[in-house]
Amino acid sequence: MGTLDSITSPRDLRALDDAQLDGLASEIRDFLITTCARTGGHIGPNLGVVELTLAIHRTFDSPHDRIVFDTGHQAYVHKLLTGRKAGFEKLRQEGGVSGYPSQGESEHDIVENSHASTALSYADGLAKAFTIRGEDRHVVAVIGDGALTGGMAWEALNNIAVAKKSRLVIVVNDNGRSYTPTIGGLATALTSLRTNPRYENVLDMVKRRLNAVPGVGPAAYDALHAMKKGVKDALAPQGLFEDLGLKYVGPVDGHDRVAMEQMLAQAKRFNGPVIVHAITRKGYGYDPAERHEADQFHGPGPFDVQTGAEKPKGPIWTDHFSDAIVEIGHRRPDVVAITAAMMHPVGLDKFEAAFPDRTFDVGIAEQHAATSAAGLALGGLHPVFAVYGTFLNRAFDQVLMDVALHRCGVTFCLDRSGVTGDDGASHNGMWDMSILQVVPGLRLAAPRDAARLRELLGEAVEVDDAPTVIRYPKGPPPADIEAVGKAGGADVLARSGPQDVLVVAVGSMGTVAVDVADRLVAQGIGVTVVDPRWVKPVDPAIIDLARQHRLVVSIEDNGETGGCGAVLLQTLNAAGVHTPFRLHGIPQEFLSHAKRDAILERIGLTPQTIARGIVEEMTSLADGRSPLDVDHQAQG
Ligand SMILES: Cc1ncc(C[n+]2csc(CCOP(=O)(O)OP(=O)(O)O)c2C)c(N)n1
Ligand SMILES: CC(=O)[C@@H](O)[C@H](O)COP(=O)(O)O
Ligand SMILES: [Mg+2]
Repeated sequence: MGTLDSITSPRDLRALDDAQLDGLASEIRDFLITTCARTGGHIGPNLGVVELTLAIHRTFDSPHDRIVFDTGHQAYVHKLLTGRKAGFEKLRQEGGVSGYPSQGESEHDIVENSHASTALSYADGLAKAFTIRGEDRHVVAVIGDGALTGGMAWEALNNIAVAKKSRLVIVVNDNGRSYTPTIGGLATALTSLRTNPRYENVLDMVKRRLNAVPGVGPAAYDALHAMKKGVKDALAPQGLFEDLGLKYVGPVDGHDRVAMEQMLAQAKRFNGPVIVHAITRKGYGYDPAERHEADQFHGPGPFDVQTGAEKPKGPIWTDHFSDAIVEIGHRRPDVVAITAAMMHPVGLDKFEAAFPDRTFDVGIAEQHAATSAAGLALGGLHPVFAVYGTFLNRAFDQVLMDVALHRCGVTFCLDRSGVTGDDGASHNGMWDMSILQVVPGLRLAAPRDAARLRELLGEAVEVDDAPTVIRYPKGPPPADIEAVGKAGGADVLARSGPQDVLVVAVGSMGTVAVDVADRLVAQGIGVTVVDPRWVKPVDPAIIDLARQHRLVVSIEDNGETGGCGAVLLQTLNAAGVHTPFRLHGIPQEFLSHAKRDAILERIGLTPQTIARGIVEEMTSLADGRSPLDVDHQAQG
């Protein structure tokens, strides 16, 4: 049994000596590597914070002192030091620990949201609350250099800089990368801090020299040190944070636990907001990760421990987008691409390689990305902003008022839409087809397969007077599903028997709907399956089809409230079409982490469950019983 197994609370760390702590750090590293090799996960970020997290937990007293992790993907070490080693058996799977902090897992966890750049705002609020309540508690916020490129972080710093009573220690975990090297002026400023012979170093040198002068030396040093501000300005230029009025200590080697503890203790004594600038390396201590140029093992799937080679996987939706956008880039010199610090994850790396001057990585700054896209469109170009669906949420106002109000031809490509699973509630892309429904003029498409992704993307970039959105899920697409007919702009995917049931299959649910149709036909029920392709605005042909059938069923990989089904029902009612209607979507709740398929099974977005429900409805229709509970009518 190693030391790690003996750690049930961070307080146990205080009894360990340096040798035991160094051994524990190695043990944690080995455990993380072997675990993530099996399960996949954020191995790179977590290998980079082993010593830093040990130092934090030895200096502060969690949960009395609160520790907030920005984005939270780098909290595995924190979880191991707070008694959750066993849960890593099923990391990011049902029954195992979440890949992010989780209040339900531990009293040591507080922020669960995986959206970056929020930690400093939480910490500002927490610290103010403790001050007002007269509680002698510190707040420690760990924020990466990538997350610092998000606007919210600077909104928070602007406030923290004047919150002089806040006992807030901000640990900037500066490994120089998001996935790829962090971009922009902030990164440059951090680099200059990182590489500057800082005030402390120079002061140490002066101290050594003066103290070597018998008699006058020490007194001179004390006088010099007393002129701290002047000395600081003279010896080292003001840094980014100090210009804001924030106390700054560092930079410190984040892998030197002893040095980290010294800096954190100094920061703790300050009893006001203070920044500790830690320099770390993503993947530290695991050569395949440190050498992994693409993203230093930010979040790989399962991999071989010896070589670091990831288990091969087939093409995913992202790969098809990646090829399609490059084809468009060749024929449309006005098309430019934007990512928010996720060039490879969203599939823009090939476009960047082909068109480096037409590709923009704006950092973790989705709001800026959306409005900058509006600027690009107003400047005569057609921007394509590729982003995970859940992360577009924070740019809703920019989509609404900066893009749509000005009728800008911007195309948003929402990857990881629908249930993503592994990364928990704040990563499921289940919101976009609800929130974007209210944007006047915006057109929204959901491809059912790779062929339709290419088609719809091609159609979207032809629209230059309104925002267009293409949304597709995580993982591999199904085999292409060819249409058997057309209904307006919609594709008819199946048509059999009398017009009993109309199944409206949105995007990736096309493959589910075709399976449902087979099951219904086997039970003698007539069915038509239609894929709208463009779900916003509602295609009039679908209203006509609804008129002709006895039951309408919509299926979508989006929240039920305000989604495509709800809007279709509302549109049908407004058109005087009152065909019985059954809506299938994601329950409007925060879904805990599990694999995508396991969640789809649990929430009933499977052919078996949907078909069974339709048969029951058709039976009640045949019996003349009230065809449907009207709950979904109310959701219109
Ligand atoms: C709003 C938002 N956009 C994008 C992401 C995806 N994302 C997860 S981690 C990460 C990089 C974070 O970089 P940094 O803060 O430096 O942390 P590190 O991984 O280097 O520890 C990104 C872009 C996110 N979590 N939230
Ligand atoms: C922490 C974060 O937001 C991302 O790294 C997220 O884990 C992306 O996961 P996938 O790219 O595997 O969908
Ligand atoms: Mg970083």
